[in-house]
Amino acid sequence: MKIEEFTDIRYEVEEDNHAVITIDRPERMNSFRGRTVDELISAFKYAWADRRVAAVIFTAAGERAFCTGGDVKERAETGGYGETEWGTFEIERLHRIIRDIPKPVIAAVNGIAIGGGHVLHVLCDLTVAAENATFAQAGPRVGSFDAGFGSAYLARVVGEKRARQIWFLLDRYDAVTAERWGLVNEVVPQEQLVEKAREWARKIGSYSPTAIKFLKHSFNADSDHMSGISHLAFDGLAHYATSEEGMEGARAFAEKRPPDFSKYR
Ligand SMILES: CC(C)(COP(=O)(O)OP(=O)(O)OC[C@H]1O[C@@H](n2cnc3c(N)ncnc32)[C@H](O)[C@@H]1OP(=O)(O)O)[C@@H](O)C(=O)NCCC(=O)NCCSC(=O)CCC(=O)c1ccccc1C(=O)O
Repeated sequence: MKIEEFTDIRYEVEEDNHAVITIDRPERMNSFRGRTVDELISAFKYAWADRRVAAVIFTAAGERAFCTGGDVKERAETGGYGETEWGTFEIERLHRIIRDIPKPVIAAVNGIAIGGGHVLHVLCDLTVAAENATFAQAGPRVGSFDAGFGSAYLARVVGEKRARQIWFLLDRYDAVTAERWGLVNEVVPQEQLVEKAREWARKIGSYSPTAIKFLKHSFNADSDHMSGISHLAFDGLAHYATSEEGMEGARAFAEKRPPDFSKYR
């Protein structure tokens, strides 16, 4: 997809040094639909191929949300995430490209990161968070789960007990707690967020790109077996998300009522 055709995201190259990818759907709290995911994949490919780009900053529009995961309203209405370029919902490919691109990806978390949006920042190499940023998973409330990188890799990042706490209690954690848990690298005032990410990108840009590439892939190698788990998990999720139980979660969200999962116990 061409950059000029992007409607859900923005893509810019700054200072001949880094790309900035911005999710731009503030009216849906920067949740993603199929098209958003297609555009994000294209943007990461542009950044991958562009020799000027040493690092990628991944952020979102506004101060309310970084990304609230899948567009639950769209899912409640249609059972899916809308039209896509190839007819397939490519979220797993997006996860892969964030890991595979041989340049560090810096998440600049400007508000809430929840559900599939939380998974996106977890997958990034570094995270800088604004003071107002919050972090949470939501799947078991809205009829979803990420049994791939979103749980297994999260446990690598914060430890088993914390990862289970995040997924089983579905509470929201503030940026200071996230930093204490090792979920984010640094917390800064909102107005300094992107500048801090730029500062890191400039630093990375002054180092050997080949050394950085080998280091990134070396960090990945130890957890790459989770890709296989991810495949299985997304196979399962495709069935679960459209099941009666899964749809109860999405419909309850859209109807602004608590979900009733009691008959599935
Ligand atoms: C983010 C909230 C905690 C914010 O709460 P609050 O501040 O009280 O504001 P609200 O009034 O709730 O929200 C304001 C406004 O935004 C709309 N909105 C918020 N989030 C979404 C969303 N994700 N999708 C669509 N719309 C959203 C909200 O409805 C309001 O609109 P109004 O018109 O003004 O009423 C809270 O909003 C919240 O909890 N949001 C939902 C978070 C969530 O559950 N996300 C989805 C998690 S599941 C996921 O992301 C995985 C998807 C996936 O990867 C997948 C892959 C492959 C197959 C299937 C799936 C799958 O379906 O799971």
